[in-house]
Amino acid sequence: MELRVDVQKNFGSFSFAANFTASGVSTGVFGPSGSGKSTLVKLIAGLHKPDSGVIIIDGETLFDSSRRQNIPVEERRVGMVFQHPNLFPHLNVKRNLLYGYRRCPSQHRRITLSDLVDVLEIGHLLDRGVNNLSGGEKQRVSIGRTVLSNPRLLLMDEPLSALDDNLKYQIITYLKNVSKRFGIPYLFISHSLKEMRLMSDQVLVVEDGRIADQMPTEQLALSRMGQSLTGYINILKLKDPRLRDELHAYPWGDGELLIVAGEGQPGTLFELSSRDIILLRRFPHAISARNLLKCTVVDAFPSGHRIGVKLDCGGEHLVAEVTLPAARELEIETGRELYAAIKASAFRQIM
Ligand SMILES: Nc1ncnc2c1ncn2[C@@H]1O[C@H](COP(=O)(O)OP(=O)(O)OP(=O)(O)O)[C@@H](O)[C@H]1O
Repeated sequence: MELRVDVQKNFGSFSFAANFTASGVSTGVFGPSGSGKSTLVKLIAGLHKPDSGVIIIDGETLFDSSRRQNIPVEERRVGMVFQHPNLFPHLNVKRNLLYGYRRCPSQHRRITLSDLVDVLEIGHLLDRGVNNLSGGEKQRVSIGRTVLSNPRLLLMDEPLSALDDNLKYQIITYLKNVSKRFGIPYLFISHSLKEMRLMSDQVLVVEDGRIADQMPTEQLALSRMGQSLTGYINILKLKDPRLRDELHAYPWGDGELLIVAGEGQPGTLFELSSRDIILLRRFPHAISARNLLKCTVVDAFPSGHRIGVKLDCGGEHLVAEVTLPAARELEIETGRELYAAIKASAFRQIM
């Protein structure tokens, strides 16, 4: 997918301008509250009309002020998923789902109800009224209704914000599965960097009604490490743990990680803050941290008043962060061999 946007829009005291080209499957739209993220999405969907500019998806013009071209919302084939499911209360689940399908012109109908029901695991809900569904079920049905309208692009405006952490990560899995299975690219809006990293490869950074930056999501996370209250979050995919000394031992790199949390489901994701990694020059005589990993510095970079340290630990990578005096004492430089000490309780299970 290639999305070309060059638009301007004024709302009295707030003016918005965006000029970018996004390609690929997953693009994040990241920025603080009020910066203009939803405005961007509404302009692309056709819910707001730009004062001037162009919006082109895969060579097809949706809006061009110079040619007075403005394709109506329902013909843009751009689907939206919002924070709240907004299901039709008088229709059951199946009828809610088919609402989008019936509105899609027959030549574009390639995703069927049964395909969709499998991916979202909502087959058992089809005859239910929507008022007695759980929050997560409602959001799955809402995603399904949008996907059945067979969009060429999905715009997701904070679809996870109203969900608690557990549900959030379940819905992330469904959103990604739907995009992958049906080949639908998406723009994912959030002000959460963690959600951004789980959902997008590249990101548009929105600030004060402007696209301030466009970069890989990973680069954004590294650049924000110093200002973030939680540091840089290392995301680790671990599986096949063994029980050892009442801890879970997960194979990792050329060794293993000992972790307190985790039920041992396959494909489990864990997070570890860069601030929970202690770096040492020498192997300590005794230490309470259960993980003591030999590693090599592959990069060091400034972030705020701190130094980020990228480490290679037996073929796997971690990012730690230290203060400037600590970096000097440790003589941090590329190629330096160090030990990383991590408590077994420092890992937090994401899903
Ligand atoms: N129809 C409108 N009329 C007037 N002002 C508007 C309109 N729509 C948006 N705005 C203003 O545009 C600015 C950006 O709003 P927008 O909803 O795009 O921000 P956002 O980044 O999505 O914020 P949040 O993360 O809180 O949802 C706000 O100051 C808002 O009040």
